[in-house]
Amino acid sequence: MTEQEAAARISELSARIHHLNHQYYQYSVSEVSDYEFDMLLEELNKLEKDFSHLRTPNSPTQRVGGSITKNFPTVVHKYPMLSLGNTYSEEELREFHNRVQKVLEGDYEYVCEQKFDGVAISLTYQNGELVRGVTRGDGTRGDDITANVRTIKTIPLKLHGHDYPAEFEVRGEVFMPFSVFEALNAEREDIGEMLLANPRNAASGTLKLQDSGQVARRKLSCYAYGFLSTPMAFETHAEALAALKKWGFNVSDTYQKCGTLEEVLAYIKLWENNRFELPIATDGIVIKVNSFHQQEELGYTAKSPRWAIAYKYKAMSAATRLRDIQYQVGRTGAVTPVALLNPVLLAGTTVKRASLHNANEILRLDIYTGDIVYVEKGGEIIPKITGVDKSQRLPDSQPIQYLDTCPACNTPLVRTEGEAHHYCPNEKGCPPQIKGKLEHFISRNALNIMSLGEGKIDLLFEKGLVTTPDQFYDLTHEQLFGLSKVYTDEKSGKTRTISFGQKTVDNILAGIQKSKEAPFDRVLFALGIRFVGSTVARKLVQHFASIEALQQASYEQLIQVPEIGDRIALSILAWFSDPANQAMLLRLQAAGLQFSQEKAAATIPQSDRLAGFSFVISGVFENHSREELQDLITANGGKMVSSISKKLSYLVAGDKMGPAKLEKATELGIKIISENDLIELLAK
Ligand SMILES: NC(=O)c1ccc[n+]([C@@H]2O[C@H](COP(=O)([O-])OP(=O)(O)OC[C@H]3O[C@@H](n4cnc5c(N)ncnc54)[C@H](O)[C@@H]3O)[C@@H](O)[C@H]2O)c1
Ligand SMILES: [Zn+2]
Repeated sequence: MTEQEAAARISELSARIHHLNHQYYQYSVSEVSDYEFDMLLEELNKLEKDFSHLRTPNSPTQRVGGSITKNFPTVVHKYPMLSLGNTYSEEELREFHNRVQKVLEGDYEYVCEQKFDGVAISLTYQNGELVRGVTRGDGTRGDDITANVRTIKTIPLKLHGHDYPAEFEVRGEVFMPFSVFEALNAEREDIGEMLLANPRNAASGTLKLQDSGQVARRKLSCYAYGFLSTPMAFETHAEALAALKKWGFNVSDTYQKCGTLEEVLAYIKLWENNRFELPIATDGIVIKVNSFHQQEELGYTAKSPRWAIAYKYKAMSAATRLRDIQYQVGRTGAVTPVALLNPVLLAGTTVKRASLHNANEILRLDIYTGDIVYVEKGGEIIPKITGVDKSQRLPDSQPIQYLDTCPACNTPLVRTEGEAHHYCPNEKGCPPQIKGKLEHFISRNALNIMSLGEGKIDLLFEKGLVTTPDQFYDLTHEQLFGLSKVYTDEKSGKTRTISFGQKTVDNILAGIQKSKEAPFDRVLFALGIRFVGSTVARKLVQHFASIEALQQASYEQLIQVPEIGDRIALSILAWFSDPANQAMLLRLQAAGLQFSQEKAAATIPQSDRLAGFSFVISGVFENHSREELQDLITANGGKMVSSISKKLSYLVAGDKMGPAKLEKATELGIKIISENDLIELLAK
């Protein structure tokens, strides 16, 4: 490469990386995968090494990528918050090890930790109390987000014990646990808002909110992984971690001391799959020299410590052909495109579908019919399309034309300005919307009638028994007994027969009966008023103690409720002014549902059906978070245990379960059940 070519490429790469950094840190948007980003940075690094006089102090290789905002006070860091050198290869890890060896004389050891995929935070403590929480910003200066940080329950405001230095700083990662992320997205989907791309973006977006009340509701968490004080209060990083834990910080106990590179490699291998069992997204391992004295000896580059490195796991990605796009209509009429793919093996599972979110996403990816696309599986359950191989585009292919009529009822779709989704406006006549509303009504956070789940609604709808939720309460034993249908699971393609025998019918009717005890806020959420998710429903119930009060509320009264804006208020008014909805309300009231706040009931069904049984939960589940399953088990008398032994009663297995666990359970003859089997157990 000539010098001129190098200069051109360097300026091209710098501009691209600056842009990607800006999108990533300022707007929490990833335009390319982390791997792609890291490869661009690596290419720039190599070029700057070969042509060192072309390197400028402003190059993205020389600076931490983030920046400060105007929305919060700026704070200068006492100790700069640096980035970490990273690698995807064992060979480069060996090079790091050799460099360390060369500098340090005598023995040393490493501490290996998870590389949590969240947002870096600096926490300052004085006399045992949190005084400041600051973002990394540009590494030298960050945003003072103390008010938001104070809402995070796993960050201690006051320390335990007394043996802490008068002033010190803690470094940690703020993150959104998968369970919270999934619940948040489910709610956003419910109210027709754009889904958040991943827990990291969700966490960084949340920390930048101006309203710390809203931050508190997002249930962020934090792992502490670093300690700084002058003079240094400990000899080693591991000692500091142990002290942090003792003082009340949340320290993940996944870290491990490693004496040799081989032990480090074993740790990396161990966590390559096990990391999917953690409640938080991780994207690699951080390897740190344990002794603080030796860390000082090794020192820092402009951008990162020389005593640490991140080994990053490559996100699992595969290329396959896009066969078609299927459009699904949700209960609110929102249309979601799903990519149908030629089956491809990815991280141990066959992938046939991937999410595409909405028309904007299709435009952004610039997908044509029949393209070869890249699918990636991150921490999330549904794989996503991350890019297109344009070099393999078929000569006669066309850009994807977004649908203009509803795939279910043919009504022309509408798209309100500023909204990402297209909608089918035929609310009362579009089958997936009708079924979706029924499914929403019985769903977990609504009336939680689990005995009606899984295809049973389809059957009731097709037989003409139920089209609006109030009709559930008219169902009789005679109507239900003996109904049957062969049902094909869309995702797996498997068929099974649903038939309503004695037991099923009893369960269904008992579940419906029980739903009359559900508290008012759940009933309100169950009604499926657009933009009224469970949080909004709770807010409304706090203000309007009965359905009558809510129904009579004017626009002005509605928008006085915190967080109820124009959009929600108008949607509530529209819902109540519809005569069909009014009639349905009357019938639901006659059926005996709770329409005022007084009568509260337990949110999780409780029984002793699982008493005497022990459970291990492993993997990722489609319908419940792991926490939900745990709560269900313990609320019904079951016992959670942490490891598989001969005495274990059930292993509840989800997607992505570690192969070692599966093998052990099979070997010991443990009963392996799915989340649905567990629900069935509860229904027995
Ligand atoms: N996709 C994109 O468009 C895009 C754009 C910019 C950056 N990125 C990603 O962000 C990375 C650069 O970000 P960076 O400079 O923050 O580096 P980094 O995120 O790779 O590493 C540094 C960070 O790791 C975090 N961390 C997590 N666990 C830790 C632990 N146990 N110990 C110490 N630190 C821990 C800290 O927050 C620290 O700030 C890139 O490598 C890329 O993967 C992606
Ligand atoms: Zn329709």
